[in-house]
Order: sequence, then C-alpha cells, then structure tokens
Amino acid sequence: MQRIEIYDTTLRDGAQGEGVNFSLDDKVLIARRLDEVGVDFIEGGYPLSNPKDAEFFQRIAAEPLANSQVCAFGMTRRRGMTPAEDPGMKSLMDSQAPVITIVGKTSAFHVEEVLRVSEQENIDMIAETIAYFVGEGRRVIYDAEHCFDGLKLNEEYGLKTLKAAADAGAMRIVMCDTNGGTMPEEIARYVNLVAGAVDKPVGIHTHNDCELAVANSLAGVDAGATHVQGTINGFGERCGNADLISVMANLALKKQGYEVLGGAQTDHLTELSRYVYEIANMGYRTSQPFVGASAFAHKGGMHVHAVNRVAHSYEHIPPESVGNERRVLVSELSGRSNILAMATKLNLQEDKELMDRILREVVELENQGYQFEAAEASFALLVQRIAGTFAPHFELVKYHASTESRGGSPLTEATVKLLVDDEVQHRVAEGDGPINALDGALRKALKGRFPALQQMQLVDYKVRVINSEAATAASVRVIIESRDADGETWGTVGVNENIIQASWDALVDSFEYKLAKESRAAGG
Ligand SMILES: CC(=O)SCCNC(=O)CCNC(=O)[C@H](O)C(C)(C)COP(=O)(O)OP(=O)(O)OC[C@H]1O[C@@H](n2cnc3c(N)ncnc32)[C@H](O)[C@@H]1OP(=O)(O)O
Ligand SMILES: CC(=O)C(=O)O
Repeated sequence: MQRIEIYDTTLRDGAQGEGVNFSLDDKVLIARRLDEVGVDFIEGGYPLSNPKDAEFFQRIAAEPLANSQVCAFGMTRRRGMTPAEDPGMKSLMDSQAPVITIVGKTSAFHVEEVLRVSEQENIDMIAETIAYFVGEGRRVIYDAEHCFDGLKLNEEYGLKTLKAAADAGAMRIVMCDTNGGTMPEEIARYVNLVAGAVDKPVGIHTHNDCELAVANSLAGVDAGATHVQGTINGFGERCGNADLISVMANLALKKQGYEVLGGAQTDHLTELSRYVYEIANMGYRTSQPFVGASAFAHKGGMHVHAVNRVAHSYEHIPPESVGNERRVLVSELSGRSNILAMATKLNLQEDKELMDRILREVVELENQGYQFEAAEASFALLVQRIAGTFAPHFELVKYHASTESRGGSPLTEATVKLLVDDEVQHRVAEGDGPINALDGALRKALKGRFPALQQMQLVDYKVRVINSEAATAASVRVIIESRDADGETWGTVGVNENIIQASWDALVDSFEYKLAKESRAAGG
C-alpha cells in the first residue's frame, strides 16, 4: 500500500473562495475536527495577512492538535532583503507552527512580469527563505506556484527553482496548478518528470477551473505524487480547489494500492463535509459526489425498480461506505417502484391497487405544480391520506393574516382558530411577515397539547411561481424546510393561487409530520 499524505488547506486556500469567511472560532473548530479525522497536515492560514490568522496559531499552540501537523503559510522573502529582515518571515516564525509552507515562483514569466526580479534573485529568494526556516528548526513544505505553466514555458528554469527548494531543505515539493488550466495527461507527464528530478517526496495541489481538480490530483498520485493538497468540499479561489472529500474517497475506495488517513474508514466523510458547510454557514451542494444528498438519490422509475432488486445496479459504491444514504425520489418520472419504496418506509402493505392510486395522484398533483422531491414529508402524509391511515392532530376552523403600515415599518398579525381534541384554540401572534405570524399563532394554539413542537423550527422557505404565463391566475409553490432538535430535516409543499394559502398548507404539513413522528416515538 502506498500511503498518500492529505494536506488540508480549507482554512487558507478554502477561505480564498468567494463567500467563504471563517471566524477565529470557526477555524479552530474545523482544525480540531480535521485533527480527529486524522488528516496529515492542516494549513491554518497566512499569519502576515491578518490578526485572526496570526491568533489561530497562538490558539493551536496553547492547545496542540493530537494527530495532525499544523502549517503556517507564507511567501518567499521579499526582494532586496534578507529573510531575517522580512516581516513575513517574522510572522511565520512567531506562529510557532512546526511546519512552514512557503509559496514561490516557478514560472520565468511570473518572475519577470509579476515579481519583477531577475531569475537568479527568485532562486535566491526561494533557497534563502527555506534555508532560514530549516536553520531555525522548522520543517518546510515548498508550494511551487504555477508549476505546470512554468515547466511548460521554460522547463529548465522551472526545474532549477524546484531543485533549489529541495537542496535548501524543503521536505516536500508540491506542484501547484495555480490557474487550474492543466489537463490530466500534462499533470502526469510533469509529476513524473519532477519526481525523477528532485530527491524529495512530491505533492500535488490543483484548482478546479476546468472541473478537473480531483482528476488531476489522482493523475498526479498515479504519476508519483505522495502528498495531496486540497480543501473540504472544494472551497477555494475562483472555481475552488480539489475537493479532499472526493480525493480521499477515490483513493480509499476506488483506486487500488493507496491508503489515506492511516487506512481509516471513509464512513465519516458525509458528516465531515456537512460539518464544514455548517461552520461556513453555507448550504450543502446536493449534487456533490459521494456526500451530496443526491449522490445516491434515485428518481427514474426504471432505476428505482432495479435498485429495489439489487442495490448496486445503479450505485457505484454502497452509500454507507461514505456515511451517506440511499434516497428514492417521487415525481412524474416515478413508476410503482418509487411509491413502493416509500410505502415500505412507512410500513404500508404492498398493495398494487393502492400503489397505482398513489401514482395517479402524484402525477395529477405534479401537473398542478406540486413537487415532492424536496418535500418528502408532504409525500409521506399524502400516502397516508390515500391509504386512509392519516389521523390529523388538529383541524382548522379559520385563519387570518394581515399586514398594516401607517408609513413606518409594516406590522403583521395572524390569528388561528383550531379544533384540538374537540376544544377550540383561538390564538393571535405578531411576526416579521404573514408566514412568521401564522407559524407563531399555530405554535401558541398547539403548544399546550403538543409541547414537543417547541423542538422544531422552520429553517428555509422557498417560493416559486409555476405558471407565469397565466398572469394573475399564476399559482405559487411554497417549499418549507423544517428541522428537529435531533437534526432531522424535512420538506413540505403547498400549491395555490394565493401565496398565504400555499404557505399555510406547507406549514400544516410540517407540523403534522412532526406530530406523527412524536406519536410513532411514543409507540402510537
Ligand atoms: C497562489 C496563492 O494562492 S498564494 C496565496 C495568496 N493569498 C493571499 O494573497 C491572501 C493573503 N494575502 C495578503 O493578506 C496580502 O496580499 C499580503 C499581506 C500577503 C501582502 O500584502 P501587500 O504587502 O499589501 O502586497 P500585495 O498583496 O498588494 O502584493 C503582493 C506583493 O507580494 C509580492 N510577491 C508575490 N509573490 C511573491 C513571492 N512568492 N515571494 C515574494 N514576494 C512575492 C508581489 O510582488 C507584491 O509585492 P510588490 O507590491 O512589492 O510588487
Ligand atoms: C499555493 C497555491 O495555493 C497555489 O499555487 O494555488
């Protein structure tokens, strides 16, 4: 088994992605999670760049990681000064990080046009910077920026820069496809060349501008790289970096002869991916390979039919091997097998006539604008209504929602009148808008009888106009996502010409789903 080192740069290159912004606490939490997972190196940031990154290293130094080596990132010394005079070097030294990652120029074009120093001065900058940190007892990883572009332009010069870094004591020579424009066969050719030319282990760092970052990382490994740099979920500058989730899953599960994370299981990858999204306060990418919610979601009727018979007929790996789960979606593309899969989940008898009725109803409702893919909870309630097993927990007598403005901020108020166990509950609530006010009034009306409702919250609300060509008669589809205290999320849907009614229907389904869950938990 060839062991492949995993170097995570979510906290540095990942933070260079548009829309990604970590607080100091976020960075520490992610570092600790990556440490638990056992990634080999965690690049914590660029201490010269901002006080938050500098402070990150102080926090980690005070409470060191158990498994991973922490790396501080910086560039080679500035032109015309010694490393000891350069404030960037001082900040790296002050970080106390045991590993210093130094980025330097490989491309003669960048040396001349961007850095504007002589080719020899650039080589001196690389060699002196690395030698300085090695002399101070630090281990150095060298990130060769624009490595592939540089070698293509002037192979002799590019190789000289890499050898200078290796000779100065860098422990890894990492070949960066900084602009993300290199093809896999070029990656393979140059990694092979460099692995034979320098006497240090070679690494690969790729960007996703051609949607090839993961493929290029794997091509680099096959050509001799033993160290892969990337980010969780592929966050990063422009189109992002290689997604380490996919890199690790491919190396551990799909390719032969490689070992990552000390041979540990990969069944925590879905949890790790979602943890980082949560900390970054970003929505999950549903189509993300291996760990996305759609990665093992089956929609086409023929697919579901086959998966019901043999799971791997439409799956390249078992979803559990990466901690993900199989899902069956219900839509107009469904056959009886999709419905059967859901009915089995709900413990309903296999009944061909019932399945056909449900299928007909789904096709009819989708025709009206319903969509159940993101509203599995509404679908589950629909199945129970058709099967005659649905017992509502409350009945609507009436609701009312109004918004009033007298020139200032609008005020919204809602009242709901319900029958709960034959008792009338009539409640009023204010809110930021009509749906928020209706949600508040509904909770007030139900909380005495169903205290568990306090554990759930509405986390997303989406509205879509669905037949806009019909002008004023257009319907709207409302999808509400709710989350329980145990982390379970569920979607519900409502469709109506009136947005308040569509929202009310989705809201009621959400409450009914939670109450049905509570009844099941109580053995009801
Ligand atoms: C490929 C990568 O992702 S590399 C990492 C990129 N990440 C970042 O840039 C994020 C953090 N960066 C920062 O906070 C800032 O850019 C700093 C603090 C590093 C530098 O800020 P400033 O001193 O204001 O410089 P600025 O960002 O405008 O320009 C970069 C300077 O570094 C020089 N430089 C660039 N690369 C190198 C290098 N490898 N070695 C030495 N100097 C370099 C440039 O020539 C320029 O100096 P100049 O203005 O004297 O020509
Ligand atoms: C070092 C780095 O982030 C790059 O070259 O892309």
